[in-house]
Amino acid sequence: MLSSKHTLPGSCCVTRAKSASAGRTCSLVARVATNPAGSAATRSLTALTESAEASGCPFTALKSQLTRPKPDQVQVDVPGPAPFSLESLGDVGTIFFEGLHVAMLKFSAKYGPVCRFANPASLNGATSWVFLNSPQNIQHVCAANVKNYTMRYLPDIYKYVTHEKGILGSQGAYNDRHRRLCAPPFRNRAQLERFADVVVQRSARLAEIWQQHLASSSSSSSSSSSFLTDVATQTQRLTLDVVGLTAFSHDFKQVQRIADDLSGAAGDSTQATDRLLWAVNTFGESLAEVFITPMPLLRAGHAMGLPHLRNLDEAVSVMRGAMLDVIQERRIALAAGQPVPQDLLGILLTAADEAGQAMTDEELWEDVHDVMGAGHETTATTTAAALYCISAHPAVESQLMAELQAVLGDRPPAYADLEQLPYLQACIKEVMRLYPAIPVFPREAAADDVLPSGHPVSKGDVVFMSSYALGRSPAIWPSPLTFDPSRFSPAAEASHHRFQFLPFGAGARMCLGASFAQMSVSLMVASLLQKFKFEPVTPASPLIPVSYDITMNFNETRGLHMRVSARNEQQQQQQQQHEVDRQQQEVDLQRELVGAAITAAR
Ligand code: HEM
Repeated sequence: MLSSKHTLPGSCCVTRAKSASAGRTCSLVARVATNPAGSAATRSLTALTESAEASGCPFTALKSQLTRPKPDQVQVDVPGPAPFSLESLGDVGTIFFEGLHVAMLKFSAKYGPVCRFANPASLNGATSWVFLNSPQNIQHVCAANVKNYTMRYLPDIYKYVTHEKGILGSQGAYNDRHRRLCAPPFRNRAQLERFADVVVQRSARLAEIWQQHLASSSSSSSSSSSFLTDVATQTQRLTLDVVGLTAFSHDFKQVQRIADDLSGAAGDSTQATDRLLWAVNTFGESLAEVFITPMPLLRAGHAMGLPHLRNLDEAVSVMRGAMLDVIQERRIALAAGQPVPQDLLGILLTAADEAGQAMTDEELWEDVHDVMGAGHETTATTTAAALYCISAHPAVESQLMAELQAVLGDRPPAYADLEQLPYLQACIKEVMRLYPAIPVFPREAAADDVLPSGHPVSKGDVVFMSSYALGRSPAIWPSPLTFDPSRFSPAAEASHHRFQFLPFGAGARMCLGASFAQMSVSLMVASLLQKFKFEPVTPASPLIPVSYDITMNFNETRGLHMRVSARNEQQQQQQQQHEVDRQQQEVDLQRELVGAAITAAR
């Protein structure tokens, strides 16, 4: 079976150039542009969405249309290895063994910001693969000529798993309609404020469990009260609960299980700790193993009961069972005329198509699964990576803690606080620059085209863009591997190209939950840092060795292990230590003075 840790999954987007939303996007962009010092919230929570939504802005589109080369104007040969050459074998090996995201970074160093690989076998339908790593060309694909690139490249595995339904696995009008149905709850300010409360409350529950664990471990041992844990598993449980509660008003009760994780009754993120967590993790891992396997082989593998496909089928059936129960409960409540929440599930259940036909359970399940799948793991790994990076850089941590203390004091954060927390937003963006949860977003070219660099793209080419390669490119970021949130200070950001930082993708299939995700990660990180101190243990390097199945994971280090202690207690301990050190220095000084006096007297 053909695996690829590389290949992108899904990507999404909400930005068709519908005139109404285009106008809104434009006015928002204009507001930020004319008010660079303006609301940090406006900048932080909407800037990414806006930049990628530039496809919806008629002025941006017009400008780019006017300035881009016409097909008959410029034609530059696209660099890349010759088909069947030793070089192409080596390059394809890099993709398979190191992942497409790493390969794209290497290709941009080797061939420049555009390169093409012929796909003589037309594997999974693509005529050639074109790799882009320049903001200007990406702007062309995701904004100026977005109409030519509305289709996500979807290998056959999507047909196998989703039957071309859902948001991630569908194309064209079906995708358009389901994006329009699913996006609003994650973008509307009033909804986001409500969701923020859920994020903060569930984070507080997690904090309570950790505090209880600290209290019980300090009473049972004389050693200092801290514990070692895989923070990534805990944030995954937290975000599963958050997505369940916000999108479906359903409590998966994952945070409750953290007490088991801590007492050793459950394992780490790489083990089957319980069915739902097992299913969501196995789904991503198994899907990646067969990601570019063509349909005939998938069917044969299924018939032969190949382990990856068996696991994949089982994971789907566990998740499907859990969600169909939730859907069924809601249908019964609706039929009985009971009051039901107006959440995503409510919107989907009452939606009807042009013929007045409601969605089938199958259609509902696919949408719900995509939101749950695309929404929880990405947010969880980003949160865990943020806690790790901030804690591994004491100067960053001090500056952030000072900001949190100044704005929040000891109270929990809320949605409205985010605009007062620019350094927190900068830290989260810096984490996503180095560790984008989804590293690659591909599109299929509907017609021949020419990029701003003069390189041609042919109909049927698959154009790959990578937030990972962009984020680590030395041509774009000085010292790209250094964690430095000041890159995202409002002043520094003003000089960025709008398409150089794209953790949520861009264009026609951009992430549906970008604002929701940024808000959730920020609030979870702030809530946990206020109460706890994290000391990174594994890995022991400032750079996290991440890998990707469908989204980012920490399998190489079997999770992100950190020592957690209560921040107040930690602060007290540090203050006590400072006091001891100060007293010791005084004693040493006295001794020195007495010694000097004795010497002088002699
Ligand atoms: C830190 C968190 C997240 C990151 C980094 C992230 C990133 C991405 C990226 C890169 C894509 C592909 C974009 C493209 O092709 O241009 C995507 C697609 C998608 N995301 Fe997110 N995402 C996150 C959280 C969420 C959340 C919270 C939700 C839902 C509430 C969500 C829902 C989706 C959906 C449904 C798609 C597929 C859209 C389509 O194919 O049309 N994501 N995401």
